[in-house]
Amino acid sequence: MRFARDVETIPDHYYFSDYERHHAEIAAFHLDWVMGFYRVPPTAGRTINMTSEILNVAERKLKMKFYKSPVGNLCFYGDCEYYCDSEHAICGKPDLIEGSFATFLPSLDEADRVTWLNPWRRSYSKYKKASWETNSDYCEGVKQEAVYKYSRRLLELIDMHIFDFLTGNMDRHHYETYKEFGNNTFYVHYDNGRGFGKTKHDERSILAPLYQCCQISYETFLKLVKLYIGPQRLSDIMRKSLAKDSLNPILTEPHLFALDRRVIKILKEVSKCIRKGNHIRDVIIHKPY
Ligand SMILES: Nc1ncnc2c1ncn2[C@@H]1O[C@H](COP(=O)(O)OP(=O)(O)OP(=O)(O)O)[C@@H](O)[C@H]1O
Ligand SMILES: [Mn+2]
Repeated sequence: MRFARDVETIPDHYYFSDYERHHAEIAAFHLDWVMGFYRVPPTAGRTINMTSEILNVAERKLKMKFYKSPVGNLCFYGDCEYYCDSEHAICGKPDLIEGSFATFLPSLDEADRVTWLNPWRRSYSKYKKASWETNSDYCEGVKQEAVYKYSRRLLELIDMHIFDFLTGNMDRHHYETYKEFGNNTFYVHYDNGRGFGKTKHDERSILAPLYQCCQISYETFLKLVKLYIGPQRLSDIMRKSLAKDSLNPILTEPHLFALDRRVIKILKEVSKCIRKGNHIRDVIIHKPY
């Protein structure tokens, strides 16, 4: 945890310098679960004691990164290329801190994963645009790629972007699959900490794969329609699900409200695809198994 639940993304920060939020990781797991995607490893919040649960059991290298702040709080930072310095340290009060904790995935020896570049990843540069941002025929190229010829893979990718649009996460540079299951399989997505940063803004470009390919899986479409019609809104279902987390409330009401607004916006994109002249059969597609 770095910030309180109601702290929003700094407007002058690009998505790649946005701080990660522990409540976003927890909320992403619940959203993935209630949407029935089942791709995010179970993630829960809890308060930890940094002294007994990290410092006292850490290896020397990590121990070296711990220090006391001027006001006596225990702080530490990581060992990495960017932002791993005392200006970006995590500090407890005095050594208690909230965090998000994900179920540890099986080791790569037991269950190897394949890492895939997201074709709709952003440029990660302040000066460059990604090719999907300037080429409206981008999807045609992706469809020619060997793996996306499996129609399930493209539909899964569009689901992933629908999920990221709901959370507002622009940082999906990669995703993974389990090697054992071959190429025509489901995705795993961890690293959801950059969602839920803005309550009043909906980043339409996250839906680029949906509006450029004009495809959505039938199951996902049905779920969204159901949430739109009610009686239960996505915000209601999420509020109830998140209540099971020990750090509840996880999402502020404005974040929950934003989810309902985004459900409508996704359906509007589907509607635009059909109004443009695409046949419903080519837009709303059953995922092949
Ligand atoms: N639930 C998990 N179980 C096992 N390993 C995990 C889990 N979540 C993340 N990892 C491992 O930790 C690495 C870093 O995690 P994550 O991508 O969330 O952090 P990050 O700092 O945002 O990384 P990046 O800079 O690559 O975006 C992952 O590449 C993965 O190898
Ligand atoms: Mn990341």
